[in-house]
Amino acid sequence: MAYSLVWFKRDLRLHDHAALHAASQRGPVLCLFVIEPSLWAQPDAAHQHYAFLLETLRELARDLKALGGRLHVRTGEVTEVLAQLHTLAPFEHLYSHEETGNAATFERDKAVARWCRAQAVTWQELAQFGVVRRLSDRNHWLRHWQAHTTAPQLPCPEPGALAFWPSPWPTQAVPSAHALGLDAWDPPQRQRGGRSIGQAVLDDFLNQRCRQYRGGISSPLSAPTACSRLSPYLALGALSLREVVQATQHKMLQLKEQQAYAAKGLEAFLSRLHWHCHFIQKLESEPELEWRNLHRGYDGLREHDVNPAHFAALTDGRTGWPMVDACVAMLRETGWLNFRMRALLVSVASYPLWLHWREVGQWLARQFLDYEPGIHWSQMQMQAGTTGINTTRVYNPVKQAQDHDPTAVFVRRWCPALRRVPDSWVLEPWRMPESVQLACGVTVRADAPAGAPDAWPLPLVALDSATRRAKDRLHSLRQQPEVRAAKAAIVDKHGSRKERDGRPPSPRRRLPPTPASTQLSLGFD
Ligand SMILES: Cc1cc2nc3c(=O)[nH]c(=O)nc-3n(C[C@H](O)[C@H](O)[C@H](O)COP(=O)(O)OP(=O)(O)OC[C@H]3O[C@@H](n4cnc5c(N)ncnc54)[C@H](O)[C@@H]3O)c2cc1C
Repeated sequence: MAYSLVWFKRDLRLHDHAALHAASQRGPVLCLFVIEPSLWAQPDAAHQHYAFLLETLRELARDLKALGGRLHVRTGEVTEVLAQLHTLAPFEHLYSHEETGNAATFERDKAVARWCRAQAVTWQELAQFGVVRRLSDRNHWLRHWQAHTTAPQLPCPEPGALAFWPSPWPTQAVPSAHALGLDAWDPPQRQRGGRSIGQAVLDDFLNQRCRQYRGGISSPLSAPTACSRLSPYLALGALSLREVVQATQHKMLQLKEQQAYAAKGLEAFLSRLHWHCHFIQKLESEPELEWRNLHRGYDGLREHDVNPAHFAALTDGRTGWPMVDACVAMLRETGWLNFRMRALLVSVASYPLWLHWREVGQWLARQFLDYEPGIHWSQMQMQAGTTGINTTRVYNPVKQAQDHDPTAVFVRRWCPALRRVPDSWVLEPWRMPESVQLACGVTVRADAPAGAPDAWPLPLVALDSATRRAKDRLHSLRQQPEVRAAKAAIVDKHGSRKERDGRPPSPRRRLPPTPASTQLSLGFD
């Protein structure tokens, strides 16, 4: 008798695990996770991702042990690990989920497919999101998403239900983050990994915090508790998307009558779970969007204007705009920011600072604990204005501070110097008269170091004129006939679709809930 190999990737759970379920139908299974040094050497990989992964793997290993099995964690390139295993204990069937990853995992998967063909091993990849491989027509995508998310969940196997193949290997120690060449920084206040923590976060959100979702997700002050905070658990598959969607729909039906406000919040949350897959589908259908403009008419727009000083100031959190620098400081400490503040960072980077989305995106990928390539790169391009199909949103960092942190609680929490600056000047410290600077003990000067308690940096550029120049450059390109002409094909391939003859669904017809599938408006965000 042979066994089937289950290769865990970014699907680190036993519940609702299609690959494990399919493999177990054939007979015994061997469960494998591979720590791949070449992936951890990529510019989008960070220490925090590795630490969160190990925390999640530890729980997965414990859950498998409770079923009488074992998680084999090996370090090496996947094709080499597969070849070693195949020599020690031949297998004919490999199962995994369909991964929509970065260029490195895409190439790795192609190498695995070649290896499987050469060894006559069949490799079955199963969908774990509402993302469709080889999607032929975007018009039908929503139906796929609905079919995926409404299908019954596959329960976690009961003890004794799975047959495990005896281990061909002794246990291998996992490498340290340092040995993989990762930066030493691990945000001290980041979320911790593991399915049980993910489940607790979901539970807490659906039963308590969802009441704050509506109206609470835009301000960086309220967002940390108002948002679900499920993103890293979805990104590593500690929770299945389907279980989150179905738990939300269940809760919405409970709340519908008595607590309409909270139900509305969950409706908006559900629409984000739809966007989750909508954006990943873009990378699945066009992997090149990780490294080149979705709309090729924007090629050359920013590529030749590299400004290392602007980039360094942004990443150090010393642009001089309090809201931007506070967001960078929070991100460094927690590994998380809400959507609006992520969009603000990219907008400031892309317009007044005129930086290319690629470098900024690699830096942010390392900062975000929840880095999900499909969402990340699609959003980077959308916010930088290079998709050609989305309205250009340019966020003003001063206005965002006035709207979302009017009493400066957030900026003072993350920027020590601002604690000493009086209210009248705190959101625009560069306007502070010298006498006030002297009185409060904070000088505003170009060379102020990041995080200094007694100095604040001058803004890198004059915001209004730099933003105007950037918008003009983008818009003049957008007006060119060939750039306009190329837009239709992108809308056809990637644009979101309206439901039912182009009309948004009416609220009454929306129950039982389906996510808003109209164009990507931010609702009340
Ligand atoms: C430049 C930029 C980069 C981003 N990179 C990532 C990323 O790498 N990984 C990631 O998960 N999200 C990313 N987002 C989307 C969004 O900011 C995060 O999903 C959200 O802040 C995570 O917090 P949450 O789980 O509490 O969100 P909630 O508001 O509670 O949303 C629930 C879930 O819906 C999905 N979601 C929410 N907003 C979006 C959106 N705008 N687009 C697609 N899916 C969404 C996420 O899976 C999220 O976990 C990015 C946004 C921007 C502007």
